[in-house]
Amino acid sequence: MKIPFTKMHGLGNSYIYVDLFAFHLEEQQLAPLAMEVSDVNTGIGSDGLILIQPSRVADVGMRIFNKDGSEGKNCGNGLRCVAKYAYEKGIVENRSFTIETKAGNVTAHVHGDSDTITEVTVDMGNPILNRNAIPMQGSNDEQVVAESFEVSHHPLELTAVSMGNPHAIFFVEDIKDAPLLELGPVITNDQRFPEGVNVEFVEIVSEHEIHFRVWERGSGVTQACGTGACAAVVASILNGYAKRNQFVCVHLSGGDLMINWANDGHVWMKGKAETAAIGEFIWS
Ligand SMILES: N[C@H](CCC[C@H](N)C(=O)O)C(=O)O
Repeated sequence: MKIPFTKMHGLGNSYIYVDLFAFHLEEQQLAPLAMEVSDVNTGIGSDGLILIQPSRVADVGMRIFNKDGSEGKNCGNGLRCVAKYAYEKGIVENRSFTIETKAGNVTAHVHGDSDTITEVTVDMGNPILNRNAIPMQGSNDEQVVAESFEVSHHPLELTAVSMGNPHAIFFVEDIKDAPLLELGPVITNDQRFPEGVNVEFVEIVSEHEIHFRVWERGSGVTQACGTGACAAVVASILNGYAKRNQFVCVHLSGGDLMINWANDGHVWMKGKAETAAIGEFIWS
């Protein structure tokens, strides 16, 4: 089976994109395909698979599958690449349009000349802050801000934020010392998060600037996580390290994202979207 694909990335967080406006895949093929294409040795190499597809409720639809075949409900870097693709291929004609995700609809705005979109701004909507909606175990429905959270004998302080997908944020003095490889794989599967969780460590530089590293649910360490960057800025503001209604520069391994938790409650994300390769995946 030959599957046409486009490999795109947001700050090095790459996915293999399949355009279902032009190609058909069966539901039961999606998870195994995500694992196969992601394999750097026997596949193409990526953090997962993203489908660009028709939508009844938005101008275009997106589904995202992590490297392990699990389906995520949202993907910030993926949204920017889907927006780039949809505009460049003429799936949409306006520079602003809606994208359906499993977490709801978002609005994207593409920047750049008509045949090469370089940057995209996405209105990611409201963050979800109540414990039960993250989801996280616990009796009350309060926010989870600087809550003590012990794991592997490390006394940590957790702030939990969902952007339609769950994020556990921990602030550290120096991002270089963040215990990402030791604690990322442990926390992502911690039973206190019934659906698992994306794990982020953040160093505050100023109210306008943070450093960020991530262990993603279903993909492990990635170069960048768009929803994670949004969650990290929301968490920084909830902890008093940054302010609403102004852009915060998030330094991720693969580059910078500009994030603003506006006074209307919506989180705005602006950053690059790039095409790396176009081809056919031979799936036997
Ligand atoms: N691993 C995430 C999905 C991808 C999110 C990330 N790549 C982004 O850019 O937001 C999850 O299972 O919730």
